[in-house]
Amino acid sequence: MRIPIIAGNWKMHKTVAEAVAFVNQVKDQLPPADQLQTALAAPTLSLVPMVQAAAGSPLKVMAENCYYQDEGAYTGETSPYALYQAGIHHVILGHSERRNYFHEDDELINKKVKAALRNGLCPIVCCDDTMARRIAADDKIHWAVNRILADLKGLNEADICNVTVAYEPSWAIGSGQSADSDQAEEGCYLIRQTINDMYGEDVANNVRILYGGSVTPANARAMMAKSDIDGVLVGTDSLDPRTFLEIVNH
Ligand SMILES: O=C(CO)COP(=O)(O)O
Repeated sequence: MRIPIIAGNWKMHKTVAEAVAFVNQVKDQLPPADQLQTALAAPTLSLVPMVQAAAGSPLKVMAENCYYQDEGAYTGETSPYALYQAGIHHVILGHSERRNYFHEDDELINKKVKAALRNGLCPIVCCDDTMARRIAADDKIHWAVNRILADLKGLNEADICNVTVAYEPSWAIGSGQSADSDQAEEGCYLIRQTINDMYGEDVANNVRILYGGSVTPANARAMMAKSDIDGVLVGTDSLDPRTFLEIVNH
């Protein structure tokens, strides 16, 4: 049984004080984690105070990125080992903003995924899909499938069971133009088929696949109702506690 997830991705928003206030506002209004998991990814500076504020509640606190080495002379990077030791057990990797603005490629993301897993972190691996490719090639999410093959390369079966994948078409991110629920389902379905081809049916049936891109309280229910969509990764509409709770209570 795949437990659905609603995860916020705050990106580079909120001060530490704002982040802690948000957690305190929502933490007693969340469903039990065996029914619906709730998580927030936040800037590194806010993670430890958020974990402390969320203690005893179902809310999980996630990092938005980490490096692929556990420690060393890598100025400005965040260690996956240190994240785990600080009580942060989930990390988003390969977000399209990391790929586009910080030039992360599939090879680097694959190393980060392995480093996260080696340290006990569960990665949410994002793969995107550009409008240009949709229009030009009419191969809709072929691109995303290639991403998944490259980003998950070399993982064993035990590893892959700790991975969540997020299908996030670039054109839907921050644009207010969500994929419709059929397009989102098609993306998630094809990613599941790819995992099926790589690891077999049992594994594919256990891996959670999320949709992300302009998710709102108005479209969350339709997304979550699709059989291959196990949850949503929410940017803009996770920034306000009331809107986040509306999505959680879709
Ligand atoms: O990038 C996203 C989640 O990771 C989506 O952002 P928006 O919900 O703002 O489109």
